[in-house]
Amino acid sequence: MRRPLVMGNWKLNGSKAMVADLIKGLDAQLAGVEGVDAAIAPPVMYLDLAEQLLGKAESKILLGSQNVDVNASGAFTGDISPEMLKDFGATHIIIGHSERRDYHAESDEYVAKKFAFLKEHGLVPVLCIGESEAQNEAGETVAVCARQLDAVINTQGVEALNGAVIAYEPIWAIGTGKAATAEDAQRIHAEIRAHIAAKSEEVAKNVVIQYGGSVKPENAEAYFAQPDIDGALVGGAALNAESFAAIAKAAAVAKA
Ligand SMILES: O=C(CO)COP(=O)(O)O
Repeated sequence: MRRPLVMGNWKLNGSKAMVADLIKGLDAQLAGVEGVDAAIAPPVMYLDLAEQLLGKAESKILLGSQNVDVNASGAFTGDISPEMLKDFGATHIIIGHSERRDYHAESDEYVAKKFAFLKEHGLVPVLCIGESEAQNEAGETVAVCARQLDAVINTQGVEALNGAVIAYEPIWAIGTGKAATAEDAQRIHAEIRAHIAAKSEEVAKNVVIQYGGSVKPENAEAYFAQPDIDGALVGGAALNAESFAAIAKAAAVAKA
């Protein structure tokens, strides 16, 4: 069985005080919650603090990050390497988020390179894929997701997806409150899994596919009731301990 993963992408939000408050709240809310992995991806500036706080609390919460670059060391001003992320206890690394694809012109090939680099360093890529509103309206959703996945599959083999996480995030649903219906999301998740199954049924059966885009405590249960939705990548609602924990708990209950 696939273990559900609910991950908070804090994006460009936070301060030392906020990180401390949120982690304290999350630890209290998630104590005793079994059957789900909960992960947080604070801004990279706060990984050190987050690692210390989680360590002190002997927390079960997994630590992640929002991005990685593609060089190990050297003259690459501003870059962050996988080993640096590992040094601070981050294990689950988001790549290919639509905000990076859009605002930083990250191509499918570049994201695939990050994917390979993370695997090489023993980290878990959380690979974001998903279509824009225009692509959705043009009926291109599945083709876009397949193309984004194929950038990895065609260069690294389908087995590269073993142990990785896929996050299906329709761009029009991110931060808009206009979430995909659970049924629509399920249909796309099933298509994504089928696309992988065409290469390997085993890999498809085991890969965790999260839904992301305006996931809230109010709609979480409906997503997790779907057979191919294995968790969520949460933005706005991850900035509040109570709402993030409610989403994680909904996953634990639905997938028990
Ligand atoms: O982009 C997201 C997570 O990566 C989703 O953000 P929201 O939950 O704020 O819509």
